[in-house]
Amino acid sequence: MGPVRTRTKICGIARVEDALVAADAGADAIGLVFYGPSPRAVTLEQAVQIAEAVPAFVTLTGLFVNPTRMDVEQVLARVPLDLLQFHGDETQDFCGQFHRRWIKAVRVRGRDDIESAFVDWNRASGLLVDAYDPQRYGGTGQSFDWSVIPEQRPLPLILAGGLNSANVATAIRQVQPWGVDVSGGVEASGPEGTRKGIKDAAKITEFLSEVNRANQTD
Ligand SMILES: O=C(O)c1ccccc1NCC(=O)[C@H](O)[C@H](O)COP(=O)(O)O
Repeated sequence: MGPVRTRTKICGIARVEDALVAADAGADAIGLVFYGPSPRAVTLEQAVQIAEAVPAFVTLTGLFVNPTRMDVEQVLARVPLDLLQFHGDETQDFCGQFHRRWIKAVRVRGRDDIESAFVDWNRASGLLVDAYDPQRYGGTGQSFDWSVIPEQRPLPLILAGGLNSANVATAIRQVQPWGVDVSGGVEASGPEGTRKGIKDAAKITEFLSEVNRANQTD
């Protein structure tokens, strides 16, 4: 039996209007990418504007990939993040030094990756499981074999990777995660796939409606 309600995070937000759509549609959290190489990376100025616009009770999350301590501190000095999300090869001590709750993202090749992550990251506030891509740390739009996810979970499990409104209800019924995380699946369409960092309001609303539907039909 999973949580009574699946928590939701809309990730890779880069515009105030997308943050407000996500909040109005009921998202529990939004994610800002502080990783320069990402096409969804935000500047500090963008992040400050989004943070000022986000209403209470929506968890403002900052994503990092192998940052230095100063990188994170410089963001926190300007942007009031509620939660940190680490995607790289950081250590637990590194992640825990900022006086913020934090979660760890792991790229999953098989069940062992998740089971060892529950041990290695036992001080995290949650474990985000995402598709494995050797070249990219996250935001790939790819899903993975959910059947490798163990039922025993010492930490809240957040399912990510290739979710969209067509598959999220199935994912919730099958995996019973604490939360779900989406980025590419709610982005606007463009000539070469999705427009990274530009969300589609209708896709966000549909995604969150599907989560609600799955929760009601459990
Ligand atoms: O979005 C990025 O470009 C990114 C780059 C480096 C690390 C993490 C990144 N994003 C993380 C996420 O957006 C999500 O947590 C997750 O990977 C889901 O993405 P998607 O498969 O596109 O739904």
